[in-house]
Amino acid sequence: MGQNVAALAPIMTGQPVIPVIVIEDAGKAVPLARALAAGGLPAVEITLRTEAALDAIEAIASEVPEAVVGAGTALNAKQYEACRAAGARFVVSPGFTPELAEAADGANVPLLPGCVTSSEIMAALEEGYTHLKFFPAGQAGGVAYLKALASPFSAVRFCPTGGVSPDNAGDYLDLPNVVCVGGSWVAPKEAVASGDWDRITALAKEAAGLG
Ligand SMILES: O=C(O)C(=O)C[C@H](O)[C@H](O)COP(=O)(O)O
Repeated sequence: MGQNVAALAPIMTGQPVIPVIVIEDAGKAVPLARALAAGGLPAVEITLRTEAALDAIEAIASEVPEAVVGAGTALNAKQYEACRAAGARFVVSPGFTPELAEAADGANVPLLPGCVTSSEIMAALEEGYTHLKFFPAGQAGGVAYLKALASPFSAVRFCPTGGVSPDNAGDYLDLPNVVCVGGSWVAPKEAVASGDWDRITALAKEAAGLG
């Protein structure tokens, strides 16, 4: 019970960067996921910040077998269930609540919840969660803060997200308690809007070579 680490860990360790995507047009989802997978980033996080998100998740799940589609910005149990129903293979939340823990408990679609403070991490550990998002990474204290967490929480593995860029991703990935980072830079809004898939594949290739 608790977190489905067996399902989540391979996704997190499979690539150094998980693209965080804000998609306005679900019609762009399939070529976007293909472009990222072609560059070596099969796992993607589609944030529930737009109306198009659930349709985008559904389209990628059914049409892009080489991708591993995840959902992001899931704030409650209802949204977790909607992501699962749409075909998400993992679900990411910026924080963690008892309601989300209950919804995801023992489920085959793993939850990656966000934590920052020691007390939040301890509460997550009590629920059986060892793989956590660290959000908002840059604003919360960045590399130095995460490094300090490694001593008391040596078994916890993080995916820092928020303010991560090609310039600092390597510093995060060098930490022993970081397995991957999340970032929006691999799928710039204007490139998605104009359908510049070659640029996105090139950015994905660079990101896949980090760490
Ligand atoms: O919506 C969520 O649940 C998020 O995860 C927010 C993300 O962390 C940022 O959108 C990514 O941050 P940047 O890479 O700095 O653009």
